[in-house]
Amino acid sequence: MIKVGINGYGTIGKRVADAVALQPDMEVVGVAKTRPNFEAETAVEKGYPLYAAIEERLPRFEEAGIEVAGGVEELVEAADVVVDACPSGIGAENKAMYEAYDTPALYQGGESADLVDVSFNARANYSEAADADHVRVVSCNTTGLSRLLAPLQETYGVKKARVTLVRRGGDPGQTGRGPINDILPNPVTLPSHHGPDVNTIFPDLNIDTLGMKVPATLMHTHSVNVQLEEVPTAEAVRDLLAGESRLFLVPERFDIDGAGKLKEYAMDRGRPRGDIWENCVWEESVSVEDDDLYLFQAIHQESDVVPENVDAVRAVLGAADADESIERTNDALGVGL
Ligand SMILES: NC(=O)C1=CN([C@@H]2O[C@H](COP(=O)(O)OP(=O)(O)OC[C@H]3O[C@@H](n4cnc5c(N)ncnc54)[C@H](OP(=O)(O)O)[C@@H]3O)[C@@H](O)[C@H]2O)C=CC1
Ligand SMILES: O=C(OP(=O)(O)O)[C@H](O)COP(=O)(O)O
Repeated sequence: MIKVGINGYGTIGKRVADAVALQPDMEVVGVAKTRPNFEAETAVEKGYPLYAAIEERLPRFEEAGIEVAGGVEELVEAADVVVDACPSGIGAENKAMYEAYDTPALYQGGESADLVDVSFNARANYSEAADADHVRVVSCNTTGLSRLLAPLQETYGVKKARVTLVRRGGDPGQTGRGPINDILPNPVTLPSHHGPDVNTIFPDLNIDTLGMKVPATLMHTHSVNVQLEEVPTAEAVRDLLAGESRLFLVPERFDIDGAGKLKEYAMDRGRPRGDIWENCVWEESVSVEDDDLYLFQAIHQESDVVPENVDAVRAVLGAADADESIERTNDALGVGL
């Protein structure tokens, strides 16, 4: 069994912990947090050993009556690999600790690409993470773009991709974020970080990205235009995308018009926390005009990187090849809507 430690048990970390616990070849050796809040209590109830991410705060957990297994360094020592799901920038501060214990670390998209040996997406570049000590699972939006662009690039060739990302203002639990009554170009200058981030996975791909932020919490939405080298029919593109295990082509007959109904569908399907691990591509939006492909896709920011983190665990340890790992992860989680 691969021993996985999770440092940072918030939006991403708690989902990764639950996904790891479902894998037949992995176990959660512990999770780390800084505060004894509701998530700390839930972690203990789920049976995950809880470690104090800031060791001096250990007494706070004891005062709150929450059992703590130790300080985070003990977790790092006990783990075969650590998933760092701390807030942006904290992963960089933690790097020296992972190196001191010779424990490979997986970081999240809020960290800089320069921090790591490899930026990772299971569909696009799984094998590049083999034996790496520091790997970054790219951000939710970059993950969504990589999953979409990989089959298009392989099958037709991409001349140029242009994407406008309409980003949610914050996650549902992030009550202090916004905007609450505005639409913001964000960033106002080109490119948003997503284009350069896609290039950490596909170095030669020609891509421009623009970002906006809107008063929504449920999902991000991408307006995508990809100019292709070879021109397929829209039907052929739909078939290609339908064959990808982490792309969900939203059928017209479902009458799903946005993120609200997508989340409702996920909850109806019994998804934990209403999570949607797949890109949601509106089937009837897939259109080809001359050599331009157009489509809309929605990305569930809280969960699309979760299967990618699970695959990255196997990738760094050489525990499976890409196809085996993706299939194992998908089966254990129930990926596929
Ligand atoms: N949320 C999203 O939509 C997505 C986020 N990401 C990326 O994932 C990473 C984590 O984001 P997210 O899960 O949203 O963040 P959260 O704020 O939800 O969770 C962060 C967790 O890290 C803990 N933490 C805080 N400070 C420290 C510290 N100094 N040492 C160790 N742990 C600490 C927090 O514990 P406590 O609460 O106890 O302080 C909390 O458990 C970021 O890089 C982000 O960019 C990637 C894709 C999507
Ligand atoms: O990885 C994410 O988005 P991103 O791909 O736009 O960086 C997450 O939704 C976090 O975004 P945030 O930096 O707005 O919290």
